[in-house]
Amino acid sequence: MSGDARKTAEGLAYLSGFGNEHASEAVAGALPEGRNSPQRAPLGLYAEQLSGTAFTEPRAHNRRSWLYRIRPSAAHPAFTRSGNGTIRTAPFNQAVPDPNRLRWNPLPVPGPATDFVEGLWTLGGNGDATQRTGMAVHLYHATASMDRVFSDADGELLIVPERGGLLLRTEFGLLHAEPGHVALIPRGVRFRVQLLDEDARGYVCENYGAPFQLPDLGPIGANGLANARDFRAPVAAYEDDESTPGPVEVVNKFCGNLWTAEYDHSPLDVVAWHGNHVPYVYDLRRFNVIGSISYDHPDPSIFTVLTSPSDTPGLAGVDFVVFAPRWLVGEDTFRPPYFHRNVMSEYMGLIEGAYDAKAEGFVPGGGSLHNMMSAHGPDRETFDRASAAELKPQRIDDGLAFMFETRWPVTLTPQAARAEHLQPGYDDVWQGLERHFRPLH
Ligand SMILES: O=C(O)Cc1cc(O)ccc1O
Ligand SMILES: [Fe+2]
Repeated sequence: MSGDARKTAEGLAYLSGFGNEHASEAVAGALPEGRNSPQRAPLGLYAEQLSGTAFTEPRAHNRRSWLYRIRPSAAHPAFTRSGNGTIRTAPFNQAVPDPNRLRWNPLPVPGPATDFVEGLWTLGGNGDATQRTGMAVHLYHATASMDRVFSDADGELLIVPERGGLLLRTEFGLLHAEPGHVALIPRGVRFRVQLLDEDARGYVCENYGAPFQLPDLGPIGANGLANARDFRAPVAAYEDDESTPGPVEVVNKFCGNLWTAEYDHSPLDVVAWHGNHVPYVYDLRRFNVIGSISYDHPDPSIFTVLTSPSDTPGLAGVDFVVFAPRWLVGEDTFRPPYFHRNVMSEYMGLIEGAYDAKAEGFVPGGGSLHNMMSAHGPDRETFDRASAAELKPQRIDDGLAFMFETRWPVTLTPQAARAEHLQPGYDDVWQGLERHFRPLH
């Protein structure tokens, strides 16, 4: 944490757009012209491709970047196993999948020198990281900046800060994420997390499946929801061992285990790059919320920010959905989320304020899990209030909630199933929903 880091974070330049073929050089002339891999790359740099999708995937889904770096990534010593801390990876098969509605308070406060990696705590997930399917839900609470560098071969990391700003130093350059923003680190991209405040807390969706993309808009048209131009990628920035000498510990998450190696230089040494396998940040308050202007509560798929498609059209491995400030104007409509049972599984978190389906107990930094087909919806207090509310236009602007909605049930880790911060008695929020049925005759 330092004032300088915050100044750096607030002054960052970005490249705008989603999925673009971006290009950036920190030193003029570092990017080769007209080819990716010239006989000798400019300025004595090494050319290296980083592939996020198979070489042969359709052009519309293909993700790769070319990096021009001081040393090739291949120049590293052997990795050796280190402890996994509180990070767990799919397949999640240590606990029995639980059909109950579950809710957690925020993570307990960690010790004083806990960095982002050590502060990661896995709640659960599904699929299999080695098969590149499914996802994991993690929470983090960090109290120190990372000296080491981390990369995740198992999936991309969608970071959802809830408390504390982050300066993400990545191979591609620097990103700034505050609560209310999300940051995405693509599979395999190395980065370190610097804290901009006392501590930092939030959520991470580790997506083992296809990279997140923007949802199709269908009849919505050419604009709306998360607009592509609001996604921001970094400009190239590099660490050079002549100014910041090694050694640097590099932690590599691979098929569920952490492996570590001591490099004699920083692997954040990319001087120029081009491509579309890039990290980015997005301000959730830029989300263009679309909803009903006649009647009924639309399904929350209308709030999809990013989707990781599966092989079945319309069926996401995981959707990232945001409940952003908006107006509710539905006539003769029960306006909060309805009662429902869903084949998809819903993990929800709260970044700020309150959520319109829950009067209390769902708190910032906490989370809830409504697994496949579990019955849920407004709690009793919300139901009673919304059933009697006068239906004038109402602005919902006191909260920012999100959902990771996934095609497979979320199986908990033992640490989540037995956590002290698991709330007892969550079922009670639906107690006392009285019988109102009065047959006419
Ligand atoms: O359960 C939830 O709170 C998430 C949700 C919100 C909504 O508006 C409709 C359906 C749904 O699952
Ligand atoms: Fe739901």
